[in-house]
Amino acid sequence: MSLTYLSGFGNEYATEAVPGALPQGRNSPQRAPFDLYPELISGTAFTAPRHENRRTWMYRRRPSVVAGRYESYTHPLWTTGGDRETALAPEPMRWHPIPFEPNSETDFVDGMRTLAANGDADAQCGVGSLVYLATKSMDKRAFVNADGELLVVPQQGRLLITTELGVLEVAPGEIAVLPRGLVFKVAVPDGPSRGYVCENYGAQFRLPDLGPIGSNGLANARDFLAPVAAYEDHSAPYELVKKFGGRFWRAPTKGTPFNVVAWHGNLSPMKYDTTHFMTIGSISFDHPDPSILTVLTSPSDTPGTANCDFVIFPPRWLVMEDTFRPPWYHRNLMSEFMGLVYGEYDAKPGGFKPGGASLHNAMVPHGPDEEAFDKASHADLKPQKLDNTLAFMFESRYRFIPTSFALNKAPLDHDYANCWAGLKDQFKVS
Ligand SMILES: O=C(O)Cc1cc(O)ccc1O
Ligand SMILES: [Fe+2]
Repeated sequence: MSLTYLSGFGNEYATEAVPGALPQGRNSPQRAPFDLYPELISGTAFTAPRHENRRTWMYRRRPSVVAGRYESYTHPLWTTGGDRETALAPEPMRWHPIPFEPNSETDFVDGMRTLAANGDADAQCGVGSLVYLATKSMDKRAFVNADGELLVVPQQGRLLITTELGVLEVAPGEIAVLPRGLVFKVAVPDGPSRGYVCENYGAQFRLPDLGPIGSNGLANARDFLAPVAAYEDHSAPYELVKKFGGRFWRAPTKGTPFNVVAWHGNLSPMKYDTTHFMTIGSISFDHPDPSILTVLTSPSDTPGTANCDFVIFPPRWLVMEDTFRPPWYHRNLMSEFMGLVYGEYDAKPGGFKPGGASLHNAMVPHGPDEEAFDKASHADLKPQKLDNTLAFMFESRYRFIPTSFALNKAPLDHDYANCWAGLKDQFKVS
């Protein structure tokens, strides 16, 4: 399907599915064009500083307040925030690819499983790291998340995401950001589809500052794409599922929630193709900190100490001289949840597979496995292309607490620590 997009991260977009549907010169005229209802959605407080302020005006056939009563809905595997009762061992953890459940038909919402989370949605801090396993499309069913925005990283299968503001198609290698509070549904045109989601309860993801890098590079603003306005031309009712304070609810709607004929504003869903990431690396020596690979950041109240950084490890050249080129052995203040979209990750050539995950919490030592260490210690240091690979990291200042699904049901790799067991004391003074 060939869709049209508007470009630029957080731009002041304006888009009409029917020409003339946007009021001119004001947001809420006494009667809007075509008798549409104006409705505002704000992603920040009204008084947030101008450069952070995000809101959008929608012109729709019915306001979203027209809905039936909510009743509770169960979703035990999509949990919210860190479970402080879990006695979490200070160990590195890894999961084999999370398998599809045999003979189960689940859509993007029901197929969501929290693997690890931190913080508290009501305190607007922290993130959840989830996987989705979707085998069926959402039809007359829509979803809205009041707890956070969703950063979606497909690993297998394209997603066709219909939102109130228009339609996005997102393939593995691309990502989508769906704002808190925006209604959407997801179709899976390729059949069984899997991927990762960061549910961000904190400040909205934004592009990182570039400091001495300058005014270009990393993820460029123009490569973020927002949908054009589109609406469904029928009045069939939907079931609306809502996540609100960590609990789930459902209500019937009177017609389709996808009834926005025009919108303008700077709060919108977006997609981004990671092949457009302008990767920066060392062209002299040493392995740089992975912060140079940050695509988006959700800041916390402490400068430089993110609620969450979204970091990618895309195809790139390694040219450093006299350098151990993979990541060094390390332990950090920040906690690292990683996933693999395709290929091999240079620090873990075996054991870390596409669709799997790893977790290295604050101050948990980790680094290249034995095989990676051996190879990189003896490699001929000619320029080397790391190709056909895309790993990523949700990095947070808060410790990720694995869920009981992750600890008891998901394929936890009980052998993970063995990947370092053979690293010998090779110290010799001759
Ligand atoms: O641990 C990891 O594999 C992620 C990572 C990569 C890197 O290049 C430097 C530090 C780091 O935490
Ligand atoms: Fe790390």
